[in-house]
Amino acid sequence: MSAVAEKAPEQAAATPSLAVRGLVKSFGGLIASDHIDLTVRPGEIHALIGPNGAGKTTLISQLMGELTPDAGTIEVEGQSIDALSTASRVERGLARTFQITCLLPDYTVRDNVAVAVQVRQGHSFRFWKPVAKDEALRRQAETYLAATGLAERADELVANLSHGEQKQLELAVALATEPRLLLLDEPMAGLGHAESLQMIEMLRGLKNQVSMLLVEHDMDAVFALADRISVLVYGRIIASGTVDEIRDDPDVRTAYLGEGDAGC
Ligand SMILES: Nc1ncnc2c1ncn2[C@@H]1O[C@H](COP(=O)(O)OP(=O)(O)OP(=O)(O)O)[C@@H](O)[C@H]1O
Repeated sequence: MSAVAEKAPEQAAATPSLAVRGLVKSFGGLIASDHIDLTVRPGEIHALIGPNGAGKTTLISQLMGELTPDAGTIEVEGQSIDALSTASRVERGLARTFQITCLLPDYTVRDNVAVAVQVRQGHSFRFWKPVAKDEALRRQAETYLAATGLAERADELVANLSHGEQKQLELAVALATEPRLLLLDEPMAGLGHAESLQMIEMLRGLKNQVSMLLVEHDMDAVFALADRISVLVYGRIIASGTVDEIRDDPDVRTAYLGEGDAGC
């Protein structure tokens, strides 16, 4: 790891939202997570950047319990979550959004959010009842739709939404679980310029309410939002620091941002 690696302990005194230590995950001979150490501090947006295939999604999947690490530990707010199922991790305050949206296309926008509200309240999906019959649920779902700019689209079928609106809805669904740590897997992917700006504003609005690990290729979004950035290359964190530190780090420029690229 380069000289801009983790800050001195006294600067990160509060219990981290997320602490990953020594995480290892291999697929056959390929090491997708190579002894990863990473912390997300309370209220911060911590961006995770790296080239295609660096292992970013693999890391998020291990954080959510969808993939089992070969070694290492994961703590959320000081408590180990290693032995917990994905559902229990959601109860602990973890939520993720996906690189490719993962919504119920034949349901309305409001119903997609209502399902997440009901799951948070302890109802299984099997017992899900139409939101139209539950006024309290309807109101709660609409709160999250308003927060993500989708209030006007509540009755629309998901299949009829634009790609950008589906990304907004995915964020609303994640927020409906009332997360304390949000894992965002490329929220800007496939968005046009105006939609990206809207998403950046939405995420900025959530800052300090929820800690975020932001996996993103769009460097404008990363530089606009991140408090700190970690750089993952071939499964290894090669640097971790502030936006300025990462921009100026020679290892990062060589490995990822590209030497001499004035845009970075
Ligand atoms: N289930 C799997 N089985 C085998 N190899 C896998 C599996 N999942 C991921 N990989 C490999 O692990 C490496 C890391 O993949 P991952 O999707 O985590 O990268 P990424 O940084 O998210 O890439 P991108 O930016 O393109 O989404 C890649 O070489 C990928 O092919």
